[in-house]
Amino acid sequence: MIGAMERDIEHRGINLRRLAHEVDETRRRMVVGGVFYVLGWLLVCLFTPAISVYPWASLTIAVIFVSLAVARLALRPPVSQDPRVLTHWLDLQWLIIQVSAAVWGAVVLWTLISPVLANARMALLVGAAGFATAIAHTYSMRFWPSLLAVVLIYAPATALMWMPGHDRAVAFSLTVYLAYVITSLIRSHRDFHDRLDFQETLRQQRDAFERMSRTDDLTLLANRRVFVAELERVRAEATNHTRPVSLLVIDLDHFKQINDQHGHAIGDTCLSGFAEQLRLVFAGQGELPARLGGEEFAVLLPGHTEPEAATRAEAFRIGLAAVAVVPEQPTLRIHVSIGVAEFDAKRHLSSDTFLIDADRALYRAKNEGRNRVCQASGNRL
Ligand SMILES: Nc1nc2c(ncn2[C@@H]2O[C@H](COP(=O)(O)OP(=O)(O)OP(=O)(O)O)[C@@H](O)[C@H]2O)c(=O)[nH]1
Repeated sequence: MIGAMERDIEHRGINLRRLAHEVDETRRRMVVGGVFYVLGWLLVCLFTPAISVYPWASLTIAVIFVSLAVARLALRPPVSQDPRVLTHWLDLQWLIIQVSAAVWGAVVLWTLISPVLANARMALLVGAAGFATAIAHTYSMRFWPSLLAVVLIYAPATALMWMPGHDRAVAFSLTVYLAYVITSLIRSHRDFHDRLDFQETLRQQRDAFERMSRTDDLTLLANRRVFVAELERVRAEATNHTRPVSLLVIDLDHFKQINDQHGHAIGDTCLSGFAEQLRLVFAGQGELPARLGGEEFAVLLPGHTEPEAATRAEAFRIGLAAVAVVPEQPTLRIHVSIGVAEFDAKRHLSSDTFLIDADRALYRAKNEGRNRVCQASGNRL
């Protein structure tokens, strides 16, 4: 159940990262595109009598292209990481791309039909091919919306050229070029998503290495490096405050016998079962159970005085004796010796000296007969 939930969270995390990446790419690719439509229409106005013959239509087209170019710049990507907000922003961008494409497709068609705009025909046909190519290469993040934009730009002129009375050779070359543009779109769409997959794989590997460098392989508890770093951080914090911090160092008793009698594999299961008990019992805010190495473990207990930590340790020791940590060996019990120390800013000038105090208490517990808790102060429970 938890596994499925974690997978679901991970899956949503991957989808959100991909979406955020797509927003970022779309933003960068959208910035200048609108200017070329404005320039294209300017060409028509300069080299044909469009403005004098069709003043209102010319002005309307100019206003549409300028507004679309401004909208590209004005619609900034959302700060929110809500997938619905990001998707809505992307949909708006695609609407701008498709409206620009549709208007350009209509303008090209108009120049092909109207004798007044005849001087601009070649330029606009070349422009249509250029814009379609640019869309296929630049906006390859989404295949179908991109294909629709290509078709809106290109199809009206191509369809017209296939009509009787038009130049079939031009129609043929436009069609062949359209096939090339679609092939390029397929390739660059695949490349874009392959690149995202590759980046995601690299990110997951980096996270796995990072996790491995922080956790102990067998027990999945924090390893010694992480524990000592956290101990140092909490110790430095406690030096400046009056909040107590205590430390348990725990060693399994006669663990070698378990290995010798039941085998190393059962020994391993024993260690991970024991770690599970540590995780369950020491799960409070800021509490950190860790494996220091071999069959030695430690727990950091912020906010605990030595007697309070010793009481927690004693409860753990007694509770552990009742737990079958190896399911295949229900009668097998493990016992532990525990050393407890409370941080003392005057004596513990480093985390090492703090650990050494807890270690000394642990060795006293071993010497006094094992299966017990000893405090560094020498006090008894
Ligand atoms: N199965 C297994 N055994 C381990 C692992 N790490 C250390 N050990 C074993 O832990 C045992 C530790 O033995 P000792 O240091 O003699 O300690 P002990 O038998 O627990 O005796 P006391 O600590 O004195 O009570 C050795 O047999 C190690 O091989 C591990 O990851 N897996």
